[in-house]
Amino acid sequence: KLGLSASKQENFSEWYSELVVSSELISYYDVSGCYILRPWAYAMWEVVQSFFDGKIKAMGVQNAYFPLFITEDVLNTEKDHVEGFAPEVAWVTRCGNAEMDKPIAIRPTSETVMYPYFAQWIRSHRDLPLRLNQWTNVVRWEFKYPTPFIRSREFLWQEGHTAFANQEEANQEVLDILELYRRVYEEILAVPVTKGRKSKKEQFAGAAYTTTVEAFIPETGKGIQGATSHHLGQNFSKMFGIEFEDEERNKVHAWQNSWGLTTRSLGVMIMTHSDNKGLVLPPKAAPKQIVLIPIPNSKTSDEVISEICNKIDTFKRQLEDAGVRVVTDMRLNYTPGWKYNHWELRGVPLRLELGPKDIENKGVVVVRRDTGVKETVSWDDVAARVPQLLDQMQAEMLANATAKYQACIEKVTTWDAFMTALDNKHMVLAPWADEEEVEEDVKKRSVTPDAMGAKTLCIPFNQPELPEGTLCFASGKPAKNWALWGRSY
Ligand SMILES: O=C1CCCN[C@@H]1CCCn1cnc2cc(F)c(F)cc2c1=O
Ligand SMILES: [Mg+2]
Repeated sequence: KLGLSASKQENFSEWYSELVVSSELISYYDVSGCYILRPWAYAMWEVVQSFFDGKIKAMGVQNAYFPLFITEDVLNTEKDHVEGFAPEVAWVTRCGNAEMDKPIAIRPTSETVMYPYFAQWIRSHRDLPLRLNQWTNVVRWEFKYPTPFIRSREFLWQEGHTAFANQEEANQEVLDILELYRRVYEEILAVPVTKGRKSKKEQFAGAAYTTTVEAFIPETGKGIQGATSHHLGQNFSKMFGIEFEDEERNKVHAWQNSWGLTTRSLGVMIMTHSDNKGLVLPPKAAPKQIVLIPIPNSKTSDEVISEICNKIDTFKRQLEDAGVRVVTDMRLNYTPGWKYNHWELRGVPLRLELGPKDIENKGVVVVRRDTGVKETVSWDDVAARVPQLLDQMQAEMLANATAKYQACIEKVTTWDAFMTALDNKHMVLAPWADEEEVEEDVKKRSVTPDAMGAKTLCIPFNQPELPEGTLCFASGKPAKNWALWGRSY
């Protein structure tokens, strides 16, 4: 069948589920909430990994690998946080036919795995900063409705864990990493995000503060956390005894950060750009950026067909030399229309068509996947024009998504306007008292028969003016700052 049967506008969740399977990104798996990442999806994760990995290495972060398993005692070092998460911890209780005398947890995150060893390795200020990252999987036995990439019981991520001799360096790294997350979203995935701080209620309980990049899915009207960068203060170094001797030989607890980005980022990109014909991939994230398709017709002679195929090979070489990721589709037993549909479904950004009349005119036809716009390019210009077109597409896809994102933000100061904005499936920028009980109250009061309550997505770093005497939209108390609110994943 051509294209998808469900429509993004009419039935978003059906459209998304059909899309990720028919574009060969995902296969559903025997264990509920787990998915197979097929090569087309994994290649996108590798694009994100190679960008982020290169940047953190340039900052002096080193990759390492820590064990998957955590003993109960060690997991409970972080008791007061973990108990909130306890229902989602997966345990190994048996091997073979023998029950284990002590169950072993599968890592849901690695603080408790790593930090006892940080304590061993860090003795002197000369051992700092210690900056480690690992690219791994984690398991969280979520009970909320699973969604490919967005919410699964096992997912891939990177988790960075760093320790510094002073808070200033740690605070700076939090923001450096958050900027890298923004770049992953905006420069590679062409997805706009808002940088901000999480509220007391929404932050990681173990952190001193949590910063975040927040994305948004207009079709569902729900915000979604894109990635997170926490400053942990000395909370964990006191819990795990991570102390160092400073220059004056005083014993000081280290200042720590932790930060994470997951395969959810791919889901946000897919939801943002794809359409009813299938995936639409920003060139920077696309496993293949152009597909070269010969289009001989029934009257084309054998020697013209071989001319066409040789020319395709030439363009493949030229474009690869220009750093473009190329795929060719030489299956002459399939019609051009069938092949166009096949590659449109997979979201390849550009298609190059080469037929008999193109041989005569020494030209090719290049078609954009995002807009469908066609243009004729002469043979000598292909190697220069294609990279240009890809850059143009990348910029336009981000610009379009950003315009849509901004149009989904309503700035309000009253409760009624707040509720109207939520009913419009928008995010809401509103002045508030910045108190946990106000957030609890808003969550309860904004529940409707067919929609969950709203929470704060973040307190944007970029704050609008807050005139003296401005009141909290929900409590009437003096407003402290503007928060971005929304329903969320
Ligand atoms: O968010 C990050 C970035 C990467 C490193 N970790 C931090 C904090 C993770 C917060 N968190 C998040 N989820 C959890 C789920 C659990 F089952 C559990 F036992 C613990 C946690 C948990 O601590
Ligand atoms: Mg969670």
